[in-house]
Parts: sequence; structure tokens; C-alpha cells
Amino acid sequence: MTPFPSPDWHAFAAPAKLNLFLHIVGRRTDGYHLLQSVFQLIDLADTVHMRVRADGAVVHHNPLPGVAAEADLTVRAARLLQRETGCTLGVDLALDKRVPMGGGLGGGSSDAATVLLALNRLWGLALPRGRLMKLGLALGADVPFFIFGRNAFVEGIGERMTPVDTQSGWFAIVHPPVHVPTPAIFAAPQLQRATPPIRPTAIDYATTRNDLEPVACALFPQVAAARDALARIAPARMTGSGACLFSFSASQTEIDCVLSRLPDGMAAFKAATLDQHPLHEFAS
Ligand SMILES: C[C@](O)(CO)[C@H](O)COP(=O)(O)OP(=O)(O)OC[C@H]1O[C@@H](n2ccc(N)nc2=O)[C@H](O)[C@@H]1O
Ligand SMILES: Nc1ncnc2c1ncn2[C@@H]1O[C@H](COP(=O)(O)OP(=O)(O)OP(=O)(O)O)[C@@H](O)[C@H]1O
Repeated sequence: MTPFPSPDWHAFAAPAKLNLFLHIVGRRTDGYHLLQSVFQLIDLADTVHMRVRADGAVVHHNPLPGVAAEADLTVRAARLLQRETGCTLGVDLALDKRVPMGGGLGGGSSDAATVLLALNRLWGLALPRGRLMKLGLALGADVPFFIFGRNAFVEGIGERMTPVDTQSGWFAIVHPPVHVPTPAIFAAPQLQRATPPIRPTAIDYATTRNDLEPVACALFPQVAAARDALARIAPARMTGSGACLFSFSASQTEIDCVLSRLPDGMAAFKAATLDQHPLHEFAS
């Protein structure tokens, strides 16, 4: 639904991601962790509504609870693009938020990537994809992936991508009622930081894992409880730094069955794999 129905407003999708596995293979001198991960786009998405302004202002019309307009990644992305290009146009922004915040689903990063991709077209900038990806990294480690726009084996802190074909199918995603702060998980002394690097590869669930999962489960019992509940029904894995857990199947019926067997009251939903970001063509 468009909150501001008018021909001047445009609506753009900002899809979520799952980390099908996530290995920590080292640490940089600045404390950031080097990872290897397969990032999978899914059809759960926010909608970012935008209208170009001639006066250069960046105005957020419905800030999220607990996130000041100036701190919102959509506003920060628009301002960053203005600074970098000297563009004198502005934008009105409004968000339909559907991706749970702090779930390890990359919603904020995806909103930022969608703003960069859409303004690249609406402001007539025609920046190449690689330049947008570099800009995006300053906003968050996951932003370059969404601008890349294809399922990928991701390395570095999130800036090196190799496209991978992933299996099409469905996920059951469980959302435990807890916000997991990413910095606390990366700072935990017990985090396994030296998983041997692997070559870019198709996902093999049997030989991969999420190194952040044992830490999140130890620090947040709600994550452990949700993982155990899902794991009693089907193979379960955490995404990102949590809190969400997922289970994959190529069969939608199987995923419907998994969801129906979860304990009453457990927040969970179904999502399908995406092959490509809906705004992939907005950069070249
Ligand atoms: C773990 C992932 O969810 C995988 O998709 C992301 O890399 C996290 O990305 P994010 O939530 O956008 O996190 P950022 O805002 O970039 O970083 C939050 C904090 O987590 C830690 N951090 C994050 C990413 C990384 N590769 N190493 C880190 O050590 C840093 O302390 C950083 O200050
Ligand atoms: N547009 C936005 N949408 C969501 N969160 C935002 C946004 N702008 C700023 N934030 C801030 O970023 C924090 C993390 O948001 P997000 O939902 O992207 O985390 P996440 O899904 O855990 O991400 P990741 O998988 O990258 O760790 C939020 O708690 C919020 O304070």
C-alpha cells in the first residue's frame, strides 16, 4: 500500500537476506571480523517510498519507533549520495517496514541499498554498481551485497562477492522475542574466530555452520529455545548475528508442515528464495 498515493511517489522493494552459513575466518587489525558466508535473497521485503524534491531536503515521513529520522539508514544513504556526487536534488522518504529489526535479516542494510539504487536512477546519476557498493559499505557491512543484487559467496567484512547459484525453495523462519546486538556477539571471548577458509562453493549444509550461533545461544536463552524448538522438527540454523533461525526445503508443503508443528505462540513465517534483487537493473 502506498502511504502517499500520488503519481510523484515511487515504491521500491528492499528484500531481506539469510546467511545460509557464516564462518569467521579471521580478524582485521581494526577489530572487524573477516567472514565467509553465502547470502541468500528472500521475498520478505520492506517497501521504501520515494519522491524527488527540488529543494535538496531529505525528509523521512514516518520514522521507525526507536530510530531517529537522522539515524535511519535510508536518510543516511540519501545524504551520503548527495555528498559524494554534489547532487542538489532531495527526496521524501516513507517506509513500510515488514522485515523484523535486529533479526539478522539485514533489513536496515537493504533499505539503505534500495535508496542508493533508486536514487541513482531518480536523480539521474548513473553511478556504476561498484561505486555504489563502495559507498554502501560505509553504511553497513551488508549493504554492498544488496547492491550487488545476486545470491553470493561473500568474503572480507562483506565487500567481496562471488555470485553463486543457490537451490530454489522455501524457508521457515522463526523469530525469537529478543533483540540480539551484533557488536556483543562479535566481542564475545568464546567466539570461534579461526575457521579454516573454504573456496567459493555451492552451499553444503552438512559441512558448514554459523560460527555466531553458539555465542548468540549462550548469551540469549530465547535464541537457544527457538533453535531447539525448530531443530526438533527440521534442521535449524541461525542467520547473521541472530536472532532469527531458519530451516530450508525445496518443498513448500514440507515448510508448511514445519510451520504447523512449531509450538503455539512461536513467531514464525514462510519466505521463498529470490534469484535476483528486484532493483538489479538500476545499476550496471
Ligand atoms: C554478521 C552479519 O549480519 C552478516 O550478514 C553482518 O556482517 C553484520 O552487519 P551489520 O549488522 O550491518 O553490522 P555493522 O553495523 O556493520 O557492525 C556492527 C558491529 O559488529 C562488529 N562486526 C561487524 C561485522 C564484521 N564483519 N565484524 C565485526 O566485528 C563490529 O563491532 C561492528 O561495530
Ligand atoms: N531503515 C532501518 N531499518 C531497520 N533498522 C534500522 C534502519 N535504520 C537504522 N536502523 C538501526 O539498525 C539496527 C539494525 O537493523 P537491522 O534490522 O538491519 O538488523 P539486522 O537484521 O540484525 O541486520 P544484520 O543482518 O545486518 O545484522 C536497528 O536496530 C536500528 O537501530
